[in-house]
Amino acid sequence: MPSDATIIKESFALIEPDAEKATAYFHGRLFAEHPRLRALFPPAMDGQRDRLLEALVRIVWNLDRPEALGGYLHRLGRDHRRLGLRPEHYAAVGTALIATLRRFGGSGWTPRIEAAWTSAYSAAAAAMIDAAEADAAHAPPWWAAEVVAHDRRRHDLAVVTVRPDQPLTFTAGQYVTVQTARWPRVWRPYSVANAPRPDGTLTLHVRAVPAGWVSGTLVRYTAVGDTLTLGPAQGAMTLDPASDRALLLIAGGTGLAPLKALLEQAVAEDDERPVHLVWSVRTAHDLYDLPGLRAIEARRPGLRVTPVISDEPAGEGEEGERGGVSEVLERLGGWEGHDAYVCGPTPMVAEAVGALHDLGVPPERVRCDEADVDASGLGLTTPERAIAS
Ligand SMILES: NC(=O)C1=CN([C@@H]2O[C@H](COP(=O)(O)OP(=O)(O)OC[C@H]3O[C@@H](n4cnc5c(N)ncnc54)[C@H](O)[C@@H]3O)[C@@H](O)[C@H]2O)C=CC1
Repeated sequence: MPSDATIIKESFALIEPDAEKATAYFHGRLFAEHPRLRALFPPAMDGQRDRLLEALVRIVWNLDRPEALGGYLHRLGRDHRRLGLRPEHYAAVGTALIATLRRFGGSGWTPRIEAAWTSAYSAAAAAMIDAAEADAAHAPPWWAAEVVAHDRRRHDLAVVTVRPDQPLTFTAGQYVTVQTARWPRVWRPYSVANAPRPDGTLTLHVRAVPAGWVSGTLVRYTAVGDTLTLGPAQGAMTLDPASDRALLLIAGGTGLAPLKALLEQAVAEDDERPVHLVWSVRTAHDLYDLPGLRAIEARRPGLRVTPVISDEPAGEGEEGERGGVSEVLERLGGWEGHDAYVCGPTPMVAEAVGALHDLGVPPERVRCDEADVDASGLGLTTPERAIAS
């Protein structure tokens, strides 16, 4: 007899061809039955639908990997607290979800399949509710954070420092979600660009992307004294405590943020391993944080910062490398013994990861920002891995 996990995976294939319609139906049904739930979602639902699907796919494919699934559900449950999600909301979502699956499962849908889904959803919801309750014992659902510095480094880029009203625990390399008063319920993730500081402040690197609600607000309409709302720290791109291998940090644009945090942590730990930051930007004008990086480099032996300009020919007296990230990594060479961390635009990350593989760095020593850590949880959260909008 097939297991529930097998039944769910096979029956999910019935819905997948109509996935877009199914997720629209799900949200329509959920909000029709529970109008108050609409208030938990952002005004524009674009993108929200894909997130529901992504979360579902991830849950379905991990059903027979309890450890991975448990960790994922734990993170979702904890993260949902910032949205004000309560246990009864999970029940409402479950009812709408099963109704949707039944409707789009067509003639292949059976009571046995429905029972398998119902039980899997109940278990997943219970895990998320438990995680939220456990988290509530020691952390607030969100943090009000005052902007204490706003440094507009370029017309479209700001380095923003905030002080949360209560301690917000994080590890270098993690990110937080951010909501501005201008766009209630629209949350975007930004990496913390520093290792934990004694004064508890967090610095974010924000590029205003075209039509970016949150990023545009943070860059253009935010000033010292304003209050932002932050969600809990998330993400697994943190230093491996068991490793003392040399570090290679490869950043693209504002993807520098989490790698600067790792760099600061390596410096703070006072270990002597070599650290090489390769920071790729389009033009020399984009090197918005180079003076700060050079200052750290001057203080820490064994730390090297190499700026890379990808879209401009070398100008007179300009420092750094020229070219795409893969050719520069190849030219610099000698990465076999390193732990590598990569962050930046997705295609750049893919290119760098491919280059590291070709240059003999084992895949288990290459970490990039996980596209999935916060994910979305049944469409009820709003983070985007695009980090920027
Ligand atoms: N601000 C933050 O906290 C974080 C940002 N990120 C991500 O980092 C990225 C930074 O964006 P920008 O600063 O606008 O970077 P950008 O567009 O200026 O590019 C940075 C570098 O990546 C290279 N690149 C871009 N597209 C490429 C492609 N298709 N193939 C190969 N190389 C490519 C560029 O040539 C340049 O050298 C965004 O995708 C953002 O989501 C990631 C984590 C944290």
